[in-house]
Amino acid sequence: MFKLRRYLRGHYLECVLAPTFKGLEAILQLIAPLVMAQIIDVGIANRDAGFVVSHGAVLAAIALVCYVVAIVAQYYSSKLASHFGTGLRNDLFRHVLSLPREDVDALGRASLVTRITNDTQQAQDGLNMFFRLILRIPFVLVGSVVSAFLVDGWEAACLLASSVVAVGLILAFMCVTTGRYRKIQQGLDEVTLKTAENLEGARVLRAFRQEGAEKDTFAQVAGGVRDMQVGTGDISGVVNPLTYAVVNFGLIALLWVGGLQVDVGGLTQGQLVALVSYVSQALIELLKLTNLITMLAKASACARRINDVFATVPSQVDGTKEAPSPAEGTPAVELDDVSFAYPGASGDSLSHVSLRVMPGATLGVIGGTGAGKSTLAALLMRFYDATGGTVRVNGADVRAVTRQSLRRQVGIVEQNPQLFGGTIASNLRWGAQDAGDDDLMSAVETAQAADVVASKDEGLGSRVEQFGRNYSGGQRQRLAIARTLVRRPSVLILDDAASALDFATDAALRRAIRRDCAGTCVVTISQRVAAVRSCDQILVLDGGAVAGLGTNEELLTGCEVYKEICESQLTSEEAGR
Ligand SMILES: Nc1ncnc2c1ncn2[C@@H]1O[C@H](COP(=O)(O)OP(=O)(O)OP(=O)(O)O)[C@@H](O)[C@H]1O
Repeated sequence: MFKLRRYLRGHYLECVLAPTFKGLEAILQLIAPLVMAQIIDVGIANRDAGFVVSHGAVLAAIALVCYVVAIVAQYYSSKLASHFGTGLRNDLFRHVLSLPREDVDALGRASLVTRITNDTQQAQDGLNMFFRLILRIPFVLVGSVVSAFLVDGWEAACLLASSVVAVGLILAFMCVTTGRYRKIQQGLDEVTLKTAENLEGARVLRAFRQEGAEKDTFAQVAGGVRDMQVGTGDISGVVNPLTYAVVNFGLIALLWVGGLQVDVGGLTQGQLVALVSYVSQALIELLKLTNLITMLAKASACARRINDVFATVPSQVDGTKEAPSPAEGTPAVELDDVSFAYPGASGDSLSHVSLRVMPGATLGVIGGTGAGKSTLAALLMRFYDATGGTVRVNGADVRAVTRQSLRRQVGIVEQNPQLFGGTIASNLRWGAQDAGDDDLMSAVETAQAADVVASKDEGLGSRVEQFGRNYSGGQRQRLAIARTLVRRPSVLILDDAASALDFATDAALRRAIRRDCAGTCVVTISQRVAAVRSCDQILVLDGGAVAGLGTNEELLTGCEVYKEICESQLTSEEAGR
């Protein structure tokens, strides 16, 4: 938690004011029993109504001031905690976005969601409680003992002994529970993962009638978290009664010794009432200490998980240069003996791939499932770094240029593109914020999405629900293609981007892209021969290796894998065309 202190910067005044006001409240609470003792020993003993009323008024005033002071303290600590939480959450989110895919994969997507949402909230709540109670608890505890010593030494010893035992118990409780809270948060990661998986795949679940099995798996995961929480709750449940018991034993001893003292005249009745009041205050503070320790144990477990994310140094170092624009004579895309293995994978997903595609030329990439087609696209976008060889875009090594400028040059549309909550226009402007409606419509027409926009009442201003769920798969794909076209990238990668389109629309899309994106290097990744056979070059991948590279005609005569793919999809007449 201490490592996160940077998020208190700019709010040091609140760091001082919140505990100071809480301390003030504690001092006033310590004075109250002394006033009460005076009322009993002087006012009631002497039947002095004026004394009782005037001191009663003092008690009421103390209560009122306590109330105001407590509200002020609460205000400052809440303000401080929300500032801390907001800064922490924003920074964590930004850091996660800056991590390359392999680091995100290693940390786990579901775990990152829990860390950005739940863990930051726990840290914020812990901090709020800390600033409210950090001065108050020791003030009241030490103050009660000291005040009790001022009244009577023996009685104070009873209070001190019971407080020390109770604090010892609470600290032991903290040691036991901190590790458990970390495990609970890890369990919550799994619950988040299962929830996301089931919500995203709800239709598939129903189609395969897997609801029952998934409910059981979910119940098992949630049950595991519940068991851990109940186990930890059992420990917490023991601490409060134990604290009560210890302090109440102290109270019994105090009343017993105090009663004897009153009998022999060593202590007045008012003093005994004041002492009992101090014990009660100490008890309440000890219970608050238990709660504080519980929250701090949770907060520190969460803070450690948050710090683990901050400590993840991106495995990619961003380049420093601006990605160049296309230049005549320089390949727009160049792979020089490129190989790649996913972290932890036993073999290469791509091995020794070399090719060059000039600006304005087209490349088709074809191969069976798992052949490495999407991996090639990911390397061009620098989602991952090649483990061997060099990937160049417009002549520059992708590792030497900033990722941001690279992604301005290279645009990708993936098979399952995501739309975001907003309007069609707001989604399309992800491509270029300053694009006018005419630019958007021109991209929409190239992407064969004009009918999608026209089918909605408000055209470009039509609503897009979260994840674009009010659009069909094919509509989403076309809007996503339009979004990338708005950016006007010099290299356009369509990674199975038209898989949900019917053949006629797919063909119209390819014609429109050829017509409207004349200077753009287009890389079309597809399982369909029809989608790639008119490309200037076709790369055939097989198990990550190059099985062939050439035109449709060259491959039909020289590449067995390509021939087999063609034969499985086209008639011999179609293949030769
Ligand atoms: N994130 C990942 N971690 C580990 N291995 C992966 C990962 N993504 C893909 N792979 C593996 O890399 C290989 C190539 O995958 P890739 O997605 O590039 O294939 P593809 O040709 O695009 O397949 P498809 O046509 O089915 O989409 C596969 O064997 C796959 O299992």
